[in-house]
Amino acid sequence: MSGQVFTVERRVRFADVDAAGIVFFPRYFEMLNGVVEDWFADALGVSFGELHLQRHSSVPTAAIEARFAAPSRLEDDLRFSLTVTKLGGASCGLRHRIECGDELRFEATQTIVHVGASLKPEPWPQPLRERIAPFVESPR
Ligand SMILES: CC(C)(COP(=O)(O)OP(=O)(O)OC[C@H]1O[C@@H](n2cnc3c(N)ncnc32)[C@H](O)[C@@H]1OP(=O)(O)O)[C@@H](O)C(=O)NCCC(=O)NCCSC(=O)c1ccc(O)cc1
Repeated sequence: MSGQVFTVERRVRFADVDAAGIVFFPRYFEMLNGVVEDWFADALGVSFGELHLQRHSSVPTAAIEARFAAPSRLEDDLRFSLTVTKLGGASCGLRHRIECGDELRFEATQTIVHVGASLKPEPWPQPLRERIAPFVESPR
């Protein structure tokens, strides 16, 4: 896989784990949304605040498929990576991986869709499209 990779590191917090001492599975989805939020702000140049509150746009998830490969525990240092599998007209396919050291903990593919104030799909604005494009995976 080539193309740019967006990475974020995050420690597993007390509020992330359940009574079994491992990350409760919905928490991974909240963490993924945090990664997408950071990607928009830090790499695409539009914070979620600006996107939602000023542009009245948003990027709801249309589909997500996840695999929980190994448990994560309190104070594990997780590394999140995001790449783009496909940049469509209004959609964008994302690939997420979460690793701890060399161990894969979680992976997912997610489709987000750019929508306007009416919550109907709208084509990606050209400046955003240009910022997303470098993250598209190219064939090996
Ligand atoms: C996502 C939708 C707006 C898409 O509208 P539809 O009318 O179904 O889409 P269309 O058929 O016109 O297709 C539009 C594009 O989406 C793609 N699409 C639509 N559905 C799918 C699925 N299931 N898989 C893959 N791609 C899809 C489709 O291929 C089109 O791609 P392009 O050709 O690249 O443009 C609508 O299905 C919807 O509102 N679904 C519910 C969304 C939802 O509630 N998600 C969960 C919570 S949202 C959330 O957490 C959030 C996070 C961050 C935010 O900024 C906002 C919200």
